[in-house]
Amino acid sequence: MENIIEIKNVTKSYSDFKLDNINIDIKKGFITGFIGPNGAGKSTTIKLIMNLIQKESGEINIFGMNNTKHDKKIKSRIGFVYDDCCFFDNLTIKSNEKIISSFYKEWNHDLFTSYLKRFELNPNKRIRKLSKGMKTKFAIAIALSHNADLLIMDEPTGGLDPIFRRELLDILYDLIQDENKSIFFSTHITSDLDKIADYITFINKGKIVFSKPTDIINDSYKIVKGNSELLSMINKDHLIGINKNRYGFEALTTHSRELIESYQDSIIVDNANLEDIMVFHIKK
Ligand SMILES: Nc1ncnc2c1ncn2[C@@H]1O[C@H](COP(=O)(O)OP(=O)(O)OP(=O)(O)O)[C@@H](O)[C@H]1O
Repeated sequence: MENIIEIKNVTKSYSDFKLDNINIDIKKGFITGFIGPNGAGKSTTIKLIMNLIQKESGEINIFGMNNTKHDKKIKSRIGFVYDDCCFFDNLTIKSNEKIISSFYKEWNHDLFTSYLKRFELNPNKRIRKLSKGMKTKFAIAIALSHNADLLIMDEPTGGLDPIFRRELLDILYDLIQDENKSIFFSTHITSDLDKIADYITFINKGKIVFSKPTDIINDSYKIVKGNSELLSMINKDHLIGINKNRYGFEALTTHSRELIESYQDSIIVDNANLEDIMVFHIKK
């Protein structure tokens, strides 16, 4: 399977944080969700991909090209949504379009206008007068209007109401039906990813915990529960982030089959969603 983004042995340090020799392959034709707690390194990774900050070591290839050497060529094919996006605050949406469209060969004015209507954005409104959610909608409309091959979004759903969030997920799902398009986005709303992501990359404290297909993650991670007696017998290496309570314990595991075999009736096994996986890993 072809990779649309390849991050190889990339390191970036700040005074109290290190993105530590990370490796990620993002697959072409799929939606990859990027999850991790606050300060894990998601935005830093995305900024490195977008060549907005400098790495200390390693290499990043996008569309098979080095991202620093082919910066312009690569960016013309990416729809990028992030919080501190650099729009012209004092100008209207319409005037912003005029300027921004000139950067993209494949700008589609009609499509942009249709997104403005769909997102209920008034083209005559100045950017600085938009609410946070409206600004995000505007950024999404821009990102979707130049036939980008790759959408990269840093927490696009953060300031959005649940109705529009669902609409955005539908738009992303429709977009990805074209196998030449790819989407990589970070979010704290893991239930959105349960709905649409094909792959999940999980980062914690500057290290990649895993980058895997969603169905494999769902298959391998389970929640196990039992009483304190069971906990005293179980091999703790098989448990991730043990949570003790007055009834016993619960923990995440990737060894549910062995545990069921060994402890049959005294262990309860439930499915784990992405939030469980994240929370138990962070506890660890
Ligand atoms: N310019 C900077 N100077 C110093 N430290 C920075 C800088 N940018 C980020 N950091 C630090 O790097 C770490 C990772 O930050 P980053 O923004 O990548 O996390 P994140 O996973 O996107 O978090 P969140 O979910 O809260 O947005 C944090 O400890 C942050 O303080």
